[in-house]
Amino acid sequence: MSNELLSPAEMSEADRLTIAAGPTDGIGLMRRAGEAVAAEVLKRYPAATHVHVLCGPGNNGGDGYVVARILAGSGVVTTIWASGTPRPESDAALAAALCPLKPRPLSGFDAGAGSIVVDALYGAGLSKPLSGDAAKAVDTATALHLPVVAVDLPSGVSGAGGEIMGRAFRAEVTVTFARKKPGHLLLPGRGQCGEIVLADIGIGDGIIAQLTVSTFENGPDLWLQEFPVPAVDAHKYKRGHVGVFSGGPSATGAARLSALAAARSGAGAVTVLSPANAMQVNAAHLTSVMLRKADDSVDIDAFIGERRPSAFVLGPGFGVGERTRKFALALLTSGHLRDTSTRIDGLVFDADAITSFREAPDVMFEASRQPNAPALVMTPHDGEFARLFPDIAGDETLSKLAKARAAAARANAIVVYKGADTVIAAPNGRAAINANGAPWLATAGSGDVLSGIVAGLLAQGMAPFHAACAAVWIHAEAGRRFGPGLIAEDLPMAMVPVLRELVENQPDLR
Ligand SMILES: NC(=O)C1=CN([C@@H]2O[C@H](COP(=O)(O)OP(=O)(O)OC[C@H]3O[C@@H](n4cnc5c(N)ncnc54)[C@H](O)[C@@H]3O)[C@@H](O)[C@H]2O)[C@@H](O)CC1
Ligand SMILES: [K+]
Repeated sequence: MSNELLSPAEMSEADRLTIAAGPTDGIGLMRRAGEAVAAEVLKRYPAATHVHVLCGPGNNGGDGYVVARILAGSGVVTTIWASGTPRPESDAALAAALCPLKPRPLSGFDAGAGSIVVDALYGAGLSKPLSGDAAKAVDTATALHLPVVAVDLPSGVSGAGGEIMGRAFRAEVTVTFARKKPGHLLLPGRGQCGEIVLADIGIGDGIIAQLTVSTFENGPDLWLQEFPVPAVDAHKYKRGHVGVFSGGPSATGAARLSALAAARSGAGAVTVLSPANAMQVNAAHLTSVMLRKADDSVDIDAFIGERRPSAFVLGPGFGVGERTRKFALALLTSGHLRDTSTRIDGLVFDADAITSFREAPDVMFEASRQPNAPALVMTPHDGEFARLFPDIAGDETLSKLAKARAAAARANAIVVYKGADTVIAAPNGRAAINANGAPWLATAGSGDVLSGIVAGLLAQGMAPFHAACAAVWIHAEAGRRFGPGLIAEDLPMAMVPVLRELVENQPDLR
């Protein structure tokens, strides 16, 4: 698997383990890193008149000295602008000693039109905001519109969390090594990276396997093995039954969008559970999706007892308040209604089901901790996240990844922290960052569709973390491929070619 994302600490551990295993040494890794960057520069900018390599004092700068040596040796006019000198006897000092070019001080950095910048100031070791000459170099490169090729990360971007520390280069290309880092995918860092090139520098999969990585780039590699494909003898209830709660007469559309998405994602049966006064509105708009009255917890219990649903969606268009809390708690404590041969695979709480607990989130978290509670997936956007987890949301020391993880642990739920860089986190610390989205998905009802897909996959028996990851990826992929003009109603149909490819690519079916 190559979808692991390495924190700076994990990356330096990977370096250490590789060097310890031999025969590659530190300068060997650095040489391969520099060679990969130089190759990208030569390939992408064959007409560059002058390459300016900015070298920092650490190993990122060391990579830069290798790049400069190769470019100069290839006949490219190359200037090194250095910030500090490498620590004596370090790999970077060796790389600098092997480079025939005499560095100039970074404080004097200037460049003419047609020049390229290789940013090798700071990478994994960035420890404080960019200031002084480094910040000035960012401003110069920006003012002159110089194309920037970043080594490992654009200097100023935190590899761990994607934050911009002070200032950061905006690269056209970022060449990173062995595996991507969370900062390549989380915003705003992702926006500074340009195209990301992953270079093999000789750190083997066996080394990565020793790290017990818990952060991944979301994609089929993570969950395709588990993606549900109906068995030859499938009948509709074997493919799972999803219940989606509808709001009142003037707020029924969100539930129907969610229900349709659950059906499209493969659930064998879907029922919209409607207040009595919205039955007619819902009935007028439903065909294959079933409809049943659910005004109170007695109705919910009866539905569970009779129809054995395997997943529910609560929240879209449902309304905020006491009734929502009651329904949510009835679902979380519904385990006692089921015999052991069937069970509710999962609940999806979205929108109003999240907001309704803003005054007393612990009540929900307590209920989700009970031994019989169904698995819970929550899908908050920024505003909803801040209502349920105000202290975590307000903690400026935490990245979005760290916030999602902290929330998942507290709520004992899979937290899908939505946005252009959606993070999916599980209570056990596993997390995935989604990167295949597109701005077309920012449209009313898009979230309702997502919650339906999660429920549809839960109902078919996917493990909750993987169901959430798969749903986020499929939803994003459908939206990205559809492109301009997308409205939420389009998404269920836009999922179809994406689903077809997933099923056709399933390892067992090839
Ligand atoms: N053997 C290895 O460890 C390898 C490392 N590689 C490169 O090494 C990089 C990591 O190297 P390092 O751990 O030395 O870290 P960096 O080179 O990213 O930076 C560390 C140095 O910069 C200083 N520093 C950090 N932030 C600063 C700021 N804002 N202002 C001023 N000074 C600052 C630190 O005090 C330290 O001296 C990777 O990003 C990658 O490019 C590659 O060569 C592959 C092999
Ligand atoms: K850099």
